[in-house]
Amino acid sequence: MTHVKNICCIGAGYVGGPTCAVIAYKCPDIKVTIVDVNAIRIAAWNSGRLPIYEPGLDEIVFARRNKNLFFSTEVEKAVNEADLIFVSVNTPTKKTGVGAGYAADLAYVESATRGIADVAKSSKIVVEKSTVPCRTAESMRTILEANSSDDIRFDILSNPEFLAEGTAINDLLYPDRVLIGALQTPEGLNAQKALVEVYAHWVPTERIITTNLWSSELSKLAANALLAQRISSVNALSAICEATGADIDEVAYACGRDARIGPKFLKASVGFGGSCFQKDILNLVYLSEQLNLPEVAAYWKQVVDLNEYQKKRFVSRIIKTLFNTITNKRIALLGFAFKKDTGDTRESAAITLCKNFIQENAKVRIYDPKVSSEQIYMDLSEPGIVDNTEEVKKHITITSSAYEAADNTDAIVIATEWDEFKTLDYEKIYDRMNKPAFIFDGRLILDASKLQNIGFRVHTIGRAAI
Ligand SMILES: NC(=O)c1ccc[n+]([C@@H]2O[C@H](COP(=O)([O-])OP(=O)(O)OC[C@H]3O[C@@H](n4cnc5c(N)ncnc54)[C@H](O)[C@@H]3O)[C@@H](O)[C@H]2O)c1
Ligand SMILES: O=c1ccn([C@@H]2O[C@H](COP(=O)(O)OP(=O)(O)O[C@H]3O[C@H](CO)[C@@H](O)[C@H](O)[C@H]3O)[C@@H](O)[C@H]2O)c(=O)[nH]1
Repeated sequence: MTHVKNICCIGAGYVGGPTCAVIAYKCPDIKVTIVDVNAIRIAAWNSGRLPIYEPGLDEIVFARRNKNLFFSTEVEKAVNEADLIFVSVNTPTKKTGVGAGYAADLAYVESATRGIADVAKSSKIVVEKSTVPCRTAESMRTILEANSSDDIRFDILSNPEFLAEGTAINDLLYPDRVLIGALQTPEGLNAQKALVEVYAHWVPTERIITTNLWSSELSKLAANALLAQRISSVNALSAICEATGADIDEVAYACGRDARIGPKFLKASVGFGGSCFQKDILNLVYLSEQLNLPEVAAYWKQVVDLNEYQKKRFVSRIIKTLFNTITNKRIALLGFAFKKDTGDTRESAAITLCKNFIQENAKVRIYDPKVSSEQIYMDLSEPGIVDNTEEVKKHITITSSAYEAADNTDAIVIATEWDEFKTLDYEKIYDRMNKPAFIFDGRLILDASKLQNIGFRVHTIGRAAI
């Protein structure tokens, strides 16, 4: 069996960076090199200010960097030196061509795979870390095998990543499970053992699941679909709560106490965001359609449709409550990231809310503790609507505190569940707002009756207005 001594990770993003930094941290006997074609990103990984924010990441990277953890743009060199290569490149939804809007764009995976085939001078274990449609490993294998010879062989493994942003380091240090899929051949099983040995440095072996390649690939899409489905289910119930006087937190708690349902991931919200849920479900929808399973495709598509409905419903409630117009009204948008403890805004519900407010000619004041102004301007620019930063700036103001954002506004909208929003001095905020002062809690994090006593009119998702 191969004992892995040298790992290369292609793709220094949200997954490749933290995952392989933790491997280096837990396996001081293994050299880990993370490579990327994006030189700016690599420079940031080599600097004092890492390109992504994750609690605990700095400590891990700074502890191992330039010891057994390296960040580089020299892809060929790192590939050649490695005996195991993670492919952790982006797999976004296709924007054009066949499957546009649904299928995963596998161009980056293919280009990384061809890159390995072109330069490898010795046998490699190639590990699919990116989230991909079921049976992608077969295409990778075909490309690699077409380039293998008597002295060079490639074994492919699937090792999907389950970390969630904001808790990535904790998820990597103490994973619920690590999943490794392999072809059920003697060589495939040997490669699988070699990767099990790497994780076994810190993950208890009963938490390392080994399966066939296709189960492993599908399990990643399935896990995300099931998680997102829970949120859409609870969000669908939140609409019933608002219309009946039931309280979604109470309903979720009562349901979650059933051990078969469980309490986690039942928090109603303005809608799920993040780079994965929508993309991976649409990928599953496309796969189902390709397999001629239209009913299955429609079932999963509904999870995404409900999410869009939830965002629209929240915007409508805000406009209706603000006397059917928000033209020229000042709205404080607290939070722009797709969840707390990350600076990532990909598919954030806040973007949809803000674009809707802009279209209604409101003046939006945005505060987020971790998202940069440049990122916000970029996310809100939309060809044909608000084309560029200068145009966006006419509609929004980015502030450096929640207090500043709320100054002279008609309404506060909570879009991200940052802890600091729970403990703001709301009396002070109330005094500085136009009256009547409204709060729309899209994350169910505020004490509504306390705010009502101050004088606020409070609207919470999944609750009738008070
Ligand atoms: N973000 C998450 O929380 C998360 C969690 C689990 C799984 N995933 C999956 O992991 C994969 C990576 O996601 P991410 O969020 O890290 O993406 P990302 O966009 O942050 O990073 C991908 C990196 O790959 C680089 N890259 C692309 N092609 C390359 C090539 N041929 N050679 C070298 N570098 C190349 C890009 O420059 C980019 O820096 C995706 O398939 C995603 O679905 C993401
Ligand atoms: O009860 C909940 C839980 C989450 N969310 C929202 O759902 C989105 C996604 O949250 P989360 O799953 O915590 O973050 P991600 O980083 O997107 O992680 C998901 O997507 C990753 C990428 O595939 C997977 O690896 C993870 O296991 C999976 O949780 C966010 O907008 C959350 O605010 C809710 O609205 N209610």
